[in-house]
Amino acid sequence: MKTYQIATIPGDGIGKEVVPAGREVLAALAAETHGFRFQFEDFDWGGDYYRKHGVMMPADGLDALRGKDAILFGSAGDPDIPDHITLWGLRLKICQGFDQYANVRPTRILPGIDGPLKRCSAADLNWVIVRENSEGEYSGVGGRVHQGHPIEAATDVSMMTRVGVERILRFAFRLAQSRPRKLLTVITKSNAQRHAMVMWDEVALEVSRDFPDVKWDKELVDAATARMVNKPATLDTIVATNLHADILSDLAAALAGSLGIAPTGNIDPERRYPSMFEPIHGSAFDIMGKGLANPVGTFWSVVMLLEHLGEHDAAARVMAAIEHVTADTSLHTGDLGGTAKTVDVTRAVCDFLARKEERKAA
Ligand SMILES: NC(=O)c1ccc[n+]([C@@H]2O[C@H](COP(=O)([O-])OP(=O)(O)OC[C@H]3O[C@@H](n4cnc5c(N)ncnc54)[C@H](O)[C@@H]3O)[C@@H](O)[C@H]2O)c1
Ligand SMILES: O=C(O)C(O)[C@@H](O)C(=O)O
Ligand SMILES: [K+]
Ligand SMILES: [Mn+2]
Repeated sequence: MKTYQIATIPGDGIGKEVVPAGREVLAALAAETHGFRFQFEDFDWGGDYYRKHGVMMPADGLDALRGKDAILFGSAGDPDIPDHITLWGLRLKICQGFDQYANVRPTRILPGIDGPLKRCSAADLNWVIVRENSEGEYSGVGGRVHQGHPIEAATDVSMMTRVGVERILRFAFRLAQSRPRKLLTVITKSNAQRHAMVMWDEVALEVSRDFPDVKWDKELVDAATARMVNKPATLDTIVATNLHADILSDLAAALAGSLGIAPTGNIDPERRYPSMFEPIHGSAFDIMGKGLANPVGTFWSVVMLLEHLGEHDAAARVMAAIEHVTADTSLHTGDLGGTAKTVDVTRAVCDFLARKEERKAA
């Protein structure tokens, strides 16, 4: 029987609540499946590790992950440690260390969820945002001098390379081509950012010639926010820079009902390294440690992890379990206006996976 090696990194805040829940769902799935099983290895990296060792993860941490089939991640972010230390010390170290350059963020309105847009039906909002995940505003290039003096100066330089831009655009065109509507929107800010963003537009035009069956258009990022709200059905696959797509995907998640539902894959499309799956949300300082976190974003990330492993039937079963559970408003957590706790939602998803008849119907 195939055994998948899965690394789990809960990290901080509600990551410590939703990642164990995701692991439970994977275990419940494996118990009902004959084709494969999982071997988990848990890594205690994050804020607590930092307090003990002065780093978010060990210097040779990537070596411990290198042989894994996939990584399930929670969040990097601790109330007592600056956010840039936690983010760069853990999530970005892994994403950039493993060149997981394609960050894929699907959004749709799941059954039973009451989205905030009054003129938007579930059929009108079915997007995948492709976030460039290796460079741009997250290149880490920059510096700060003369700190505390009137002449203090600081820069964060957004670096775009032709290789980096072309590979993410090619990934996005290919993804758009695989979806029924074959529709891609390339989002930039090429009016104000007149160098790198203009290069994006030029490379998009070049790459588009290899995808004659994909309809595509361009939108400036500010206008894109209004289009997401006012004309959601005109969008399908979206590609944008690291920072623009980070912001747009929180908006997308909110328009689909909650930040707590949205999943992501940090993908190395060439499969040189393990890919990493996580909910798009962070540590949620305001609710952490209370059992209130919505685990659905992590469960949907588990679906993406299974798809990445090629376990399409299993992925469809977990997605059916998620949709069965979201359809029942008594299983909604606080972010969705309900009173259910993380454990209630997790138990319901695991119970569904264990019920043979419904599984067959799904
Ligand atoms: N991928 C990551 O590791 C990642 C992602 C985002 C933020 N962060 C970090 O997390 C920390 C907090 O960031 P933030 O406050 O900007 O964003 P956040 O996503 O942690 O929280 C924003 C709001 O959404 C709510 N929320 C988020 N996920 C939820 C869930 N599953 N269920 C219910 N409610 C949920 C929170 O309670 C909060 O009110 C920071 O340190 C930040 O850098 C890390
Ligand atoms: O969406 C995310 O992953 C984040 O908010 C943060 O971790 C980032 O990388 O920007
Ligand atoms: K996360
Ligand atoms: Mn984000």
